[in-house]
Amino acid sequence: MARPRGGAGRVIPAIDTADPGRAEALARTLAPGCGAVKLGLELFTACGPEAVRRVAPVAPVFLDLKLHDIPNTVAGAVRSLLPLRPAMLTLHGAGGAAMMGAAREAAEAAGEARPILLAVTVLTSLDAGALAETGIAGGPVQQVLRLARLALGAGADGLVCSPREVGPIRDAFGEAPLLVVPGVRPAGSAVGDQVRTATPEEAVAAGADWIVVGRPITGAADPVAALAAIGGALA
Ligand SMILES: O=C(O)c1cc(=O)[nH]c(=O)n1[C@@H]1O[C@H](COP(=O)(O)O)[C@@H](O)[C@H]1O
Repeated sequence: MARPRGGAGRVIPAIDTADPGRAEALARTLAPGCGAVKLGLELFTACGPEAVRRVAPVAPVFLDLKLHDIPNTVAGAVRSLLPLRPAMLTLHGAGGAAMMGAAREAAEAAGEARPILLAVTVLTSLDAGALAETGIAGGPVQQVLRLARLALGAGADGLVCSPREVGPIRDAFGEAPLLVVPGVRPAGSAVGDQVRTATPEEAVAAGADWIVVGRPITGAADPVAALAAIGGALA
């Protein structure tokens, strides 16, 4: 999947539903106005690969399963996912270099169709206090930069981070890493369980390649209009 040059191509709607019919319908209506659609744990745990097969002909699929296990198991999961031809896959950077390296090696089997591998750094729902409760002191930026270095060195193509870390990552690693950024909220929309947030414009100005936006689009009375309003304001 090519790096977007601007506008609506930067937006990836997160289709979080357990209903494959709704997922397919949302993908059909949103696909003309976005870069890809994200399918995640809610849909996959409810319906498995079949749900991905329904959506894949409609739009490039960012399959966000946040793989996190021993290297052998993650490599096997990546191999199992390759026939679904996802455009992007996520794994947790906290799984370590060997795990991410094994994922990359397994993904190479897809050749030219290899999915973009993204390492999730620090979940956007965590603030410094919640992160410290997991044993990680020093705050999100420091931990995101630590995991970014590990992930990029282990073969990840890019990172998932909050808008707040995009600038520090660009300063440290330059333009090469693909940055996919959730925790994005248009001004005035409900934050929900997201903590480290910014607006779409702020995320892109800081250097995000793609922004992931779920409920502000899928929960809107008119999801197509909500997507268009977000994409239309982006550089
Ligand atoms: O990997 C992700 O996409 C992800 C990482 C992260 O740190 N935070 C995060 O919110 N996400 C995903 O991004 C989407 C955000 O959805 P909304 O909060 O509804 O915009 C959800 O599908 C999350 O699973």
